Amino acid sequence: MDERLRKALTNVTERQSGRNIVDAHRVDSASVAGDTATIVLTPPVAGNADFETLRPLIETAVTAIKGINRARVIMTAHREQPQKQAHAQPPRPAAKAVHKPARRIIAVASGKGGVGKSTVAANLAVALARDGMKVGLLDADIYGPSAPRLFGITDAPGLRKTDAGVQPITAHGVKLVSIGFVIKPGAPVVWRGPMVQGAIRQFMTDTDWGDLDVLILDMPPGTGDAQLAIAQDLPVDGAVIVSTPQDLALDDARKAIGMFEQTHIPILGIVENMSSFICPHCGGNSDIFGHGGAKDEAERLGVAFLGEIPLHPQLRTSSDEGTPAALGDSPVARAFLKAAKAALEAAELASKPAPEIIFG
Ligand SMILES: Nc1ncnc2c1ncn2[C@@H]1O[C@H](COP(=O)(O)OP(=O)(O)OP(=O)(O)O)[C@@H](O)[C@H]1O
Repeated sequence: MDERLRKALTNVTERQSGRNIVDAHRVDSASVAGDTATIVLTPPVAGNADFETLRPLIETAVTAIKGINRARVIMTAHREQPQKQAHAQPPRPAAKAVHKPARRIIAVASGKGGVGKSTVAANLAVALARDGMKVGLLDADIYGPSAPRLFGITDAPGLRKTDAGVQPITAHGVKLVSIGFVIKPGAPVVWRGPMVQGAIRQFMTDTDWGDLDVLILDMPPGTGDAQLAIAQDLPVDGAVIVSTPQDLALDDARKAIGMFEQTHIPILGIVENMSSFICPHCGGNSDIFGHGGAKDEAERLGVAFLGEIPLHPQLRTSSDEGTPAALGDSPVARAFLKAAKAALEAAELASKPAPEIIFG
């Protein structure tokens, strides 16, 4: 834990125990990125959290530190047993408590909406399924679920629960769970952060996924508290960041990378979407949003570049029709397969334990 934060947080007292939140083992992690501090709290062992009372106290204490202008205070849904030493905690304690339904879990994220994150997530899933993997997709974009549309199941009767758990809906070889199967299309989902986190956790643990090789997690766009809490809460092996080539989108992609690094989740690589425009009439290429920005950025940041997906009107129409482009045999389908395989390989590598060095 950052020492300055630790010191500031010892001035915040929780009502329930009368102790400061550090000594009461309420601080799960506290870190600083730029001028923003992120403090993750665990709920108390018993009784209701006085979270809403603590939040402003923590914000005041932390932003009093020179150089820190913003504080994000998040509470995990899960309570670990109190640690002996607050500063000797593992980086992602809550995530370990969640049952992992797949050998590998890959989060697909973006720094902002509209860059094609869900399109890429769906197509990576379909590409891997076509390649013989057992694949699931959890649509965690709870505020704007797109899996029903992308997989062409907008009139699904809703999710059924049996003794084995929530039954996912299978389309194009992918087992799907989405809030979009539960609520009416277009209905607003007005949930607060911890509720979203709880719902996604429930989807992950209560679904009868069977024996999956890969679970793709379509994250909500952005890098706010909800995204951070989800990343922190689930046993994710690594993250794929989707970006368009413009500078502004790349700024946001950098933020998304920072968020995952903060939660110690490996970045598997960047996918550049809407890379160049392929004219459906003449087949010619034009770089409307620029080209190669994500590749350069990946190099600068030292993360892998997983591939580029062109901007193609057919990609939008096939998405709207519920037949993902990865199903075909086009250059776009091949690009998705290449990116999917590279991401999975990176996830395998990231999950390998570091070799043990034995000193003789
Ligand atoms: N490479 C592409 N070529 C053409 N259209 C695309 C491409 N990628 C995505 N689109 C279209 O752009 C729109 C936004 O895509 P998508 O919903 O996947 O974005 P998103 O980043 O998940 O957005 P949000 O998270 O805000 O829902 C959709 O209409 C989709 O069909």
